[in-house]
Amino acid sequence: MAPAMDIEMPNVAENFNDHRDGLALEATSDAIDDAAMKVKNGTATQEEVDIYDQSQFDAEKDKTQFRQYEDACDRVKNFYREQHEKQTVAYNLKARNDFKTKTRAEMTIWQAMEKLNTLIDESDPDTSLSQIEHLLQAAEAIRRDGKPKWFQLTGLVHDLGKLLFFYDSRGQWDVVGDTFPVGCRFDESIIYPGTFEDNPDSKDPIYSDKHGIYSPGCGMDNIMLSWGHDEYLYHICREQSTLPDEALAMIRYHSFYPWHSAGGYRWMMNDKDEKMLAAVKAFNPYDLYSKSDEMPDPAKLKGYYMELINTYFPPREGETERVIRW
Ligand SMILES: O[C@H]1[C@H](O)[C@@H](O)[C@H](O)[C@@H](O)[C@H]1O
Ligand SMILES: [Fe+2]
Ligand SMILES: [Fe+2]
Repeated sequence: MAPAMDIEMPNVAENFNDHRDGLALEATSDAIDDAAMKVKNGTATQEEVDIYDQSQFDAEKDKTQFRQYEDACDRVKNFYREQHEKQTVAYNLKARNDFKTKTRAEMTIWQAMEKLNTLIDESDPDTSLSQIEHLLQAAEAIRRDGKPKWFQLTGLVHDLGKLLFFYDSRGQWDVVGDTFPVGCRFDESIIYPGTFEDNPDSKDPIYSDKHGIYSPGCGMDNIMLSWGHDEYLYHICREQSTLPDEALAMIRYHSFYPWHSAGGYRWMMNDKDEKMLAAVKAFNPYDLYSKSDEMPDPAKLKGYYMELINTYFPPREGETERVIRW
């Protein structure tokens, strides 16, 4: 069955030339955004892709201490019970509609990071640090490993979608936590798979079918992933940054553990998704295992990261820093 709804996720990769690191930025226009605002993405160079394999993040670290959901505290378990009950197709359509029909706030990337300072993520068994610290830890780990600048910046911004919590959310359940597709059967690869019983979609004859409203090989650009910080930030970066497709995939799929780590949902992938999976897998260790690194000092690091921010979120005329429409 073909995807039943248009969720507007065109594949921009084929259409655009590589633009990064001194290569020409090709101008484009967009009916919705003003011409100066619209920027576009391309795929990473082969050389950059090769770098994925060249270093292994923190081989010394005991990785078994992370994501221990069976031993997690009630805060985490209750979070997922609520999320798994409430993430329905109907809710996801509504959330996307709300997203498209308004701008929630206007602020720069750094201001957004500072605003997240007060948010403690209830779904996370591995850190109770504020989000600005987590973002800097991830970015610093990527930088230490000599990854490309866009990769470092992706580490810095990847969780900024959690800003949603302060605007349009109904709690944390539609902002944080792992993601999974809606519109097809909830897979065993999702953590706490037994907690979907109270989700009405699990009893729906179509949505409870293995492929549901999708068809095998339809490509993940056509899949509706549970609404939250990944989907939200992905749309913002696709429109307002020059980050390459790999970075956009890292952002959109970083919480899709059932897919990138547990091996579920492979039936929906197309060729592009195979490439993107490699990027997401390269990103994941920096997100997860940097949580036990030492606490970064935002004031000391700001100068370095401001340069990266200005490269991939270029200021418009009259701005010293890009003001993002959130
Ligand atoms: O608890 C965490 C946290 O919310 C992360 O930001 C998200 O990306 C992970 O998937 C999730 O497990
Ligand atoms: Fe995240
Ligand atoms: Fe993260």
